[in-house]
Amino acid sequence: MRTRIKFCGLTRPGDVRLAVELGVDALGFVFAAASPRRLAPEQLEGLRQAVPPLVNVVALFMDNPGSEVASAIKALRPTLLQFHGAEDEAFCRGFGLPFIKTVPMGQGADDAALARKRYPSASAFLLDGHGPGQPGGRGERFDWTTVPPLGRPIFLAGGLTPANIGQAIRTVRPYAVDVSSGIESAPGLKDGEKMQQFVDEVRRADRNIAE
Ligand SMILES: O=C(O)c1ccccc1NCC(=O)[C@H](O)[C@H](O)COP(=O)(O)O
Repeated sequence: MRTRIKFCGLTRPGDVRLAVELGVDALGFVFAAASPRRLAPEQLEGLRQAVPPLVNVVALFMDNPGSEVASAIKALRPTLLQFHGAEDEAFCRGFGLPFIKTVPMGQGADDAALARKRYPSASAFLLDGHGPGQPGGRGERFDWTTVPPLGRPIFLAGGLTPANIGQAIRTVRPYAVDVSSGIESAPGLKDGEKMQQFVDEVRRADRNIAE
C-alpha cells in the first residue's frame, strides 16, 4: 500500500496548487490560536478554491471554542477535522465530520495507549513529536521505534524532512505521513523544492518496500 501524504500549515493558494500537482492526499489548514500559520477568515475562500475534488481538506484546531470550530467548518468546508489539544471524544465528534486526534509522543508512548481508549470514534491517530499541551509545527521528532499498535490508521508526524522521511517510513510503516516545517522556508511559507523532494522520497521508500 502506498504511504499517504499530508502537508500541513498551508497559507498560500500557490502552495496548495503545487501540493495538488505533486499528488499530495491531504492539505492541513491551521486554526490553532498559538500558531504562526493560523489563517484569517479572509484567506479561506481563496485557499479552498485552490483545492480540486478528491483531495482532502483538513481543518486543525487546538482547544478552540466550539463556535470557532463551527465557523471554520462553514467557511472552509473541510473533509476531515484534526484536534491537537485536550478536546474530549464528545467534542471531537460533535461536528458531524470524521476526525483525527493528535497524540503527543514527546514523553513516550503512554499517551498513545490512553488515546486508543479515550477516542473510540477517531478515524486515525496522528503521532507528533512534542510533549502534552504543546503546539506542533516545530520540527520535533520522537523515537520512531516506540510506536504502539493503535487499532486505527497512524499518521506519522514531527520533525519529518526530505532527508529522514525514507527511514521514518521503513521504520514505522505508517498509513500516512504529515509534514509542516520540514518543507518550509519560514513558518507558513512552503518551499517548492522541499515539497517536491519530500514527495519523491516518500515514493522512493514505498518502491523500496514493495521490491
Ligand atoms: O503547525 C502549527 O503551527 C500548529 C500549531 C498548533 C498546533 C498544531 C500545529 N501543527 C500541527 C501539525 O499537524 C504539524 O503538521 C505537525 O505538528 C508536524 O509539524 P512539523 O514537525 O513541523 O513537521
